[in-house]
Amino acid sequence: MNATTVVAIDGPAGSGKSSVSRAAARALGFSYQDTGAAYRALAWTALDREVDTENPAELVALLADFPYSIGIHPDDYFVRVGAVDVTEAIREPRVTAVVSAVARVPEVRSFLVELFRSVIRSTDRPGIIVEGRDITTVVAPDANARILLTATEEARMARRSAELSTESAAKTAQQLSSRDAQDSKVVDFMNAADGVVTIDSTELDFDQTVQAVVDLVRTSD
Ligand SMILES: Nc1ncnc2c1ncn2[C@@H]1O[C@H](COP(=O)(O)OP(=O)(O)O)[C@@H](O)[C@H]1O
Ligand SMILES: Nc1ccn([C@@H]2O[C@H](COP(=O)(O)OP(=O)(O)O)[C@@H](O)[C@H]2O)c(=O)n1
Repeated sequence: MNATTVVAIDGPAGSGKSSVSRAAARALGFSYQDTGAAYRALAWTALDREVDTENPAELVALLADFPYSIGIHPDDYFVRVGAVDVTEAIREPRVTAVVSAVARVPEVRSFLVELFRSVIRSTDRPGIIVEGRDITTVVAPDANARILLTATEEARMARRSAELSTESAAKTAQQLSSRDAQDSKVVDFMNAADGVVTIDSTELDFDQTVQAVVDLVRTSD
């Protein structure tokens, strides 16, 4: 059986990781894993069970009963905790506000890294694109293609606020900037590690960005 082609894509908030990865996976006939959804689903679970998201021990205790599942077909994306579909809920500002606190707990990270790797192994398609913050460096450092997808903070803020109607642009910008600052204390996703190709989409439109990823995968396989 052919080995699965693994594509790792990291980058800051609003750089286009999820939407570009999903479209590129569709174009390549690959699966697609949004690893941020797992951190968000755990944060959602903590809020749902009224767990203190600033208490690492309480967060780690949630992992014993965290029935997380995610759709990895680009056209069948869903995020569930048990039977509850949380695909939309995990994007709510109340979840985004606490996800970085959840993501900085080492035991949470090591648990989810193993979960991400099991999802990679589970794909029945010839390849899988995995996107997040630490994919090129921790989850899949031996991936066939490793990409840092970035854009200027201004471009990322504009894109994120264009899709979040419930928050003011100023509030979205402040939240995005502070989350990047918190996240980069845990994982460096602003500088490409050795062997990682940087794609800066600031001057590219969506389709050009997708094409850049597809071209890179096709030349690296
Ligand atoms: N190159 C691009 N040009 C314009 N808009 C883009 C581009 N890449 C992504 N977007 C849009 O920016 C928004 C944020 O993209 P998303 O995939 O959610 O980013 P991330 O997952 O990195 O936070 C989405 O509405 C997406 O369609
Ligand atoms: N591989 C990953 C993916 C996400 N995360 C955390 O999860 C949060 C949400 O990730 P996301 O990819 O859904 O966020 P966006 O970049 O889509 O805004 C990030 O802000 C990080 O705190 C992480 O630590 N490691």
